[in-house]
Amino acid sequence: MTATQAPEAPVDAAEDAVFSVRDLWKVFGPKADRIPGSEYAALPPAELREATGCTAAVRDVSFDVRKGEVFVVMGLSGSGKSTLVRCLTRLIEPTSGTLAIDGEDVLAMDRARLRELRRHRTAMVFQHFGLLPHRTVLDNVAYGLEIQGLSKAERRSRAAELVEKVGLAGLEDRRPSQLSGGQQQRVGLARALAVDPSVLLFDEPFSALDPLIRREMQDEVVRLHREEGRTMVFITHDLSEALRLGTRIALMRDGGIVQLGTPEEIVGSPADDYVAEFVRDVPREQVLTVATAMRPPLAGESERGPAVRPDATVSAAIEAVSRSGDPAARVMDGGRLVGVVDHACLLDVVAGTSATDGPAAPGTPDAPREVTL
Ligand SMILES: Nc1ncnc2c1ncn2[C@@H]1O[C@H](COP(=O)(O)OP(=O)(O)OP(=O)(O)O)[C@@H](O)[C@H]1O
Repeated sequence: MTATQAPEAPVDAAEDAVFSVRDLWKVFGPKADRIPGSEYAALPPAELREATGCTAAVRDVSFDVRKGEVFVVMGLSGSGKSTLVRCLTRLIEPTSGTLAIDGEDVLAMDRARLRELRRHRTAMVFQHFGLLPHRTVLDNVAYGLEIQGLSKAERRSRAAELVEKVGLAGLEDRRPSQLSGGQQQRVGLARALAVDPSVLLFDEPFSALDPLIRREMQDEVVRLHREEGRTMVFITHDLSEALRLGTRIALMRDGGIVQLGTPEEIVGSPADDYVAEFVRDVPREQVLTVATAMRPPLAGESERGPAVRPDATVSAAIEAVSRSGDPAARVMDGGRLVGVVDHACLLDVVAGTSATDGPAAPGTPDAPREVTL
């Protein structure tokens, strides 16, 4: 496809969008390109397969990945997560729709431009580390820089910096087989960071690790994200991982996105019964913020009670109230009293009886509700 034939990149993309995806489909099977927009498009998966022999792995999906966020793609096995993320760099060719990175139409890219997209602008971290077994840790990390054409001295010095950054200093000369699973994943992470990509793509990177190491690696991602603010797209089927890491979460089912929102929106205002069931066992007080639970202050309430920020979790407010012995906490935003959370507000959240889908309160992170697709 040439640049002149390609569909335009989305014009309604968010200003800070790194990826903009609109009406994206990936259909596997015979005459796949006839499915989007046809009478078959709305059929449930089994009926679509029965009628056409096709599988819609990604079904009419639209979203932006914003600069600096951790965008989590979550869903059960077979929901379309990997296919969707592989479409972003055309490792899998989309069937239809539009797709842009930093405003540039990805579907119009020629081979050379695509190579540059995959090697320099994005980097992928996989579950099966994909390390080169005969190379040392340092050389594995330097590998991405080799294909970028940096000199040997530059490669080694940059690689050494990254090995240190992911906590592997001292292990530079080991081979992958001499490392634990968590350490191998750190090498994979350092190798991806080495090319300084605008977006890091993670495909279930930690699902083969045991729970403690997995938690450690999640902390590592949180730390790296905090330090560097790099944009990340993270696939997982694990809800607690999604809630820990995600700035926003796209919850997929049968190729479509059933809800896209912050962890608080997903847990506090599930879009439908499917999402509600998915998040049923999540301790709400650890995800929902005080901004969602608070009520307006009454006369005289401005003086008493511990101060909490609107973005504190309800769980933190419960702790503050119970320590102070006061009947309520004051919600302070930049020195201003914006609300109060008393025992009833806090218990409502724990019991799941709070109305969390009212208008976003001042100070709520990411205040406007995200599109529910
Ligand atoms: N090459 C292919 N040919 C036909 N169908 C495919 C192909 N790749 C994926 N699919 C189907 O597309 C759907 C989505 O698959 P995908 O691997 O994207 O899901 P996933 O959510 O990443 O699953 P998992 O968590 O198990 O990796 C599944 O029904 C799968 O069987």
